[in-house]
Amino acid sequence: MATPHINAEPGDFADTVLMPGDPLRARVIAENYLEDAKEVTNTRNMLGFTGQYRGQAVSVMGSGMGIPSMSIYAFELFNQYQVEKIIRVGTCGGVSPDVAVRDIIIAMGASTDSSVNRTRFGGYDFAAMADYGLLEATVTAARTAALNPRIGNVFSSELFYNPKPAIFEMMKAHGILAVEMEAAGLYGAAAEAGKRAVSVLTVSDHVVTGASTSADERQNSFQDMMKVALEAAVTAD
Ligand SMILES: O=P(O)(O)O[C@H]1O[C@H](CO)[C@@H](O)[C@H]1O
Ligand SMILES: O=c1cc[nH]c(=O)[nH]1
Repeated sequence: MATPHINAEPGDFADTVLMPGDPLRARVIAENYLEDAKEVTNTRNMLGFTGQYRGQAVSVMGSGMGIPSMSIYAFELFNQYQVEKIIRVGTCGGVSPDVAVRDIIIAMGASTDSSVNRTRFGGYDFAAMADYGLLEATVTAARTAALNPRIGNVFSSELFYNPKPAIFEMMKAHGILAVEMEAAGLYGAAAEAGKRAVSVLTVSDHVVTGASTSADERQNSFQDMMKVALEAAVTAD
């Protein structure tokens, strides 16, 4: 039962799918964190895998970059493969002065300049928010690992290269923690399907201060994020 964008068989995906933007990162996660991981989809090289984490089935699949790409995969996973929960695991650019590179951010809400949720929601403003149970599970997992997650509102931008940097000052003034490109679309897709989602992000750079991380630092903080997401995947109800 392939969909237009996923060539997995029914039952190939676990109840919970972790989604990084990069499909090669999905393979790294499967190879390093999952036991008995098997590739279940590779249409357009958007790789997906299912394996075991602490004795429970967990899947990981790339989402691609941006809300349109995430929206396609989240729709098909939720509606055609009966996936119940998606945990986005990605990078973001810090916006708030209270956020530093390597911090872990858990996106309770996601503002956006995209119109997709208005399209879904009859033209009205939709409050794109994480599922509370998944939010709680990720926060608990992060605190148990002695991490200090920042929890709040992020901005899911349509543009990575924004020609109007003043937008970051506006975000800062409204308490936005960081900018990324998928969470608001994922939350809208989950709400539409009656399913659940959360986003766990690592700050890879700071768009206001210009701070950035080395490849090694990114790798270490990425590992913290992965442990948080995997623990949440097997502990959330
Ligand atoms: O690291 P990922 O998950 O790809 O997330 C961030 O990185 C990409 C931009 O470089 C966008 O997808 C953005 O949301
Ligand atoms: O979307 C993103 C991701 C990381 N850093 C940014 O500035 N934007």
